Amino acid sequence: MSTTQQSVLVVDDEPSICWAFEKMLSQDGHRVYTASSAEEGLEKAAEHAPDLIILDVRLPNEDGITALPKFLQASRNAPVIVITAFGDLETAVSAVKNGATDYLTKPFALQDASRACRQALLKSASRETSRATPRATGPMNVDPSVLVGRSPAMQQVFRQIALVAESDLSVLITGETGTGKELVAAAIHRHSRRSDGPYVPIAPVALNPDLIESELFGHVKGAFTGAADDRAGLFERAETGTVLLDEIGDLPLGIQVKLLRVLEQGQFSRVGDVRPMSADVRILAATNCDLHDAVARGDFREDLFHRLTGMQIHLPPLRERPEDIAALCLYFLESMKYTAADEAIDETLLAELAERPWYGNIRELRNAIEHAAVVARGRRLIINDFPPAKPGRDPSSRNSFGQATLDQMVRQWAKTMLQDLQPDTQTLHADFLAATEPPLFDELLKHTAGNRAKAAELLGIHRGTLRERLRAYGMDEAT
Ligand SMILES: Nc1ncnc2c1ncn2[C@@H]1O[C@H](COP(=O)(O)OP(=O)(O)OP(=O)(O)O)[C@@H](O)[C@H]1O
Repeated sequence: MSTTQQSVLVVDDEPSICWAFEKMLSQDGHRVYTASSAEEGLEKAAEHAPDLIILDVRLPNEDGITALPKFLQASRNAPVIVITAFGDLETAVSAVKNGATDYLTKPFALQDASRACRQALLKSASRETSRATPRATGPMNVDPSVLVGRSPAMQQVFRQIALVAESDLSVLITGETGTGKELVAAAIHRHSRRSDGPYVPIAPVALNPDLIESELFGHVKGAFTGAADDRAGLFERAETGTVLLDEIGDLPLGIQVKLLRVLEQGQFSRVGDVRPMSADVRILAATNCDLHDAVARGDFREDLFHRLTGMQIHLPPLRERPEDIAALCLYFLESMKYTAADEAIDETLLAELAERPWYGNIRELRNAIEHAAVVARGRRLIINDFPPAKPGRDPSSRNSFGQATLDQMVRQWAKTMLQDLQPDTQTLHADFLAATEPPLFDELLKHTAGNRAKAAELLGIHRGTLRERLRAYGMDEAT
């Protein structure tokens, strides 16, 4: 409950949205005005000088994003929460660049809307009258198709990118391999005021471990054998721009200290030199491992961890956002100029794709689509056009080999066999055993150093049975 009464203007042509905000906000003791178009809203904003404006993007005449600067002017820079039915990265970024304080995607939970309003009203109460006017609207040079995603999780990612881009905050981007961490980092840079400066992605693991410090921070002549001249490091080359430190969890402890200094004091020294140099760089970091664990093990400095996490953007694995698969497939097919890309994937195939664990995430999906498109040669795609699911480990499972992967492989095998089935086939089970037992036996015999009795025991079958099976597969001499 708020203690002071403030006024809120809701501009939305959907009466139900106006009604919901009116009910929620008046319960908190606020005065609420509503308008169903930007024009009507602007009149009310000028008349009532609201403390907060809630503005829909899609409005009958002028849209909310275009009208946003006028709302700011009319209300003397009241905070504006933009709401939209479908948000892509471009909309979120335009909203924030045009001065929006926050961004909500419909349908939203009432508690999220309430939280956003409370925060914005607090901001409004403490706002200085001379608050800076937002930057002028300009055409955004964004390729909106680069980061594809319709799921609520991706909408949240777009919102976070938009909110954080213009600041100089460090951002830690987390997620499994192939979830798009590098793309997110590039998007943050592209939408930041450093976008004219360099964007330097660095994977410290890929650098020579003996030279990593000098690669990052440069060196002076004679600093070590082979240092024939002064040399600038990657941080200097990224001056006025952004550095992405990929796989930050692998950064050696000694380098972590230097990085902390960059973050805390904006300074570093070249190897072999004590003179401090100033670093005007924004630091983004990405990792696919749990940095909390690394901190607990003593492999990662806790102070650095906190410094890096000005904001954390988490990209959930693709298997947790199957709603994104359709849009991603279409995007990849279109980018290959596939014939009738929008009709190439039907609901059945989508359901089959959604069943896969996608341990390689979007990178695996992209490769799989490429493969399927080559096999299908312009016709509609079917599941058999796709390569088998990439084996991997579900990090949430305790098994080292995800059951889901095995399950997928068996299904894939069965589907392939059923496709070429002869009417009189009666050997499917035997065929399945013949496909799976040899590698199983082979691994077990390696494990028991060729001891069949031990292998039979582990399998829980009789020694004679194992001997017979091995003979049937022509594996008896080998062992
Ligand atoms: N949301 C997305 N929309 C379109 N393409 C995407 C998206 N996310 C990822 N990709 C594509 O998937 C591939 C992997 O993305 P990226 O390299 O950003 O992943 P990552 O999380 O940094 O992986 P790693 O941890 O292995 O470095 C790239 O080809 C990228 O273009």
